[in-house]
Amino acid sequence: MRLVKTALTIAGSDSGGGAGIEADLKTFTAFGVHGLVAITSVTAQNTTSVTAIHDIPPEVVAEQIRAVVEDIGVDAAKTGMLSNAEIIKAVAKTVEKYDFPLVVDPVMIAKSGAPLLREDAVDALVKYILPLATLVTPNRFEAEKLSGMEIKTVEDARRAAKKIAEETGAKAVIVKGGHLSGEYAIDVLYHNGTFKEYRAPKVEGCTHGTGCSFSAAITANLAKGLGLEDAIGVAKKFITLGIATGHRIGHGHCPVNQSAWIEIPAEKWRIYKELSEAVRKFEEMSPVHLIPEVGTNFVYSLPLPYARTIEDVAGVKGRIVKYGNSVKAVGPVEFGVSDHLARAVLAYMRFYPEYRSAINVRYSEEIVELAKEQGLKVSFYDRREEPIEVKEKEGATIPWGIETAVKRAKNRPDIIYHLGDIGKEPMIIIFGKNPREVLEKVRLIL
Ligand SMILES: Cc1ncc(COP(=O)(O)OP(=O)(O)O)c(N)n1
Ligand SMILES: Cc1nc(C(=O)O)sc1CCOP(=O)(O)O
Repeated sequence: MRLVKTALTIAGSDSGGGAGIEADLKTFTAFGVHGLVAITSVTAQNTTSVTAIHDIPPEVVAEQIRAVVEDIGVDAAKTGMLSNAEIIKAVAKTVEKYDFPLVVDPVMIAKSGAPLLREDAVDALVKYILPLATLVTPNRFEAEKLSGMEIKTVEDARRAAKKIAEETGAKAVIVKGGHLSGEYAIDVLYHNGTFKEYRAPKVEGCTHGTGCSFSAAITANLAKGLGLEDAIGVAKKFITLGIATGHRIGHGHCPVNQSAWIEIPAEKWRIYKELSEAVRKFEEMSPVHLIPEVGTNFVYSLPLPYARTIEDVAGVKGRIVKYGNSVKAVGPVEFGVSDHLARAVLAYMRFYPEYRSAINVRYSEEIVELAKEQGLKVSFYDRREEPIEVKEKEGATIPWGIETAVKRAKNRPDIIYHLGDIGKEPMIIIFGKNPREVLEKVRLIL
């Protein structure tokens, strides 16, 4: 029995690795599905343009499909760039022999504007491929082409989805709403005679390969046995995260980040383990005299580009407090439980991305002097110098303070302190690449 599920992509290659089979394979991997490929066309492509297209002979495309289906087996498949009518016919003729679910991303034009489907091949796509589709995933412009309607609103998208399904015989159609105006990306699914909407806030980020990755995510989840509506729900979350966390590479449309889906949970687990261990060691050190009145927190952030808000920073719930002659963490390590220190580390990471951990300790002149004697670099900020517009903005003081202290220092400061204000205790923050490095600096002071 085969334990791993398999998904096949019948699509073109994007040498920039942002769209096409490259995006599909990364997406399959993110869902733990073994990816198979039938390459239709090789494109020379980057984030700005497509500079060459070399189509694979139709019989070779068909043979790639046959080879993997008959040996390995396919649990679900998708099509992407099919390029020309001959490839379309060869794919249809081959795929119709098998009974796996087929997701059709009717790729027509690259984000950079280059045509990826010959004008005279649109009819072949409608005639031969769409009737075989479990789901068709057009964006606004593809849906306009397939339905012959102008789509400006969600209501138009609903009518277009129904029209495409009824006219082509596709079992379901989802018209994606990323190109419609409004603050939400609303995708409209027409399936079994009913409509369902999938919405997510439109996020700033990287969009090259969104269509490929979204349809690949649906395919992977169909391969894993999810129902169509649930598979789309997971894919919507996946693509929203991938856009928001895309790596800023190239000079044009940067690509979606498919690995965020698995990298973030894996990083979170590593952070939880490392920080929990460091907190335990800090308790063992019993540094009672280092604990300020408000308590100590000890934080560790996700790396960039995943560190976006305080929810992405782990800390100690309830902080670390004095307990007789010892110190004790009140609660466990969790994400989103630190406010002050999380803001501090996020601000620091804007200058020094590798420095993702910090602890706050009681301020005293002696501690600052000791730190300097031990060779640690020290800087500070003065809350009385805080501009009024920063003061009025919720949560802006600490980022402003860290930025001020970093810019004041000649070299990267290990420690930043402030002398407090009315109702605000003075504080020292010690930064390090990871909790272990922070603890080493605490030991130097001890
Ligand atoms: C080889 C290849 N296939 C598909 C595309 C389309 O990708 P993109 O331009 O990012 O558009 P969406 O997939 O996001 O709708 C491509 N560029 N290259
Ligand atoms: C209350 C407080 N103020 C700090 C400062 O640097 O001014 S550090 C600190 C304690 C840690 O807070 P949290 O648990 O919100 O990270």
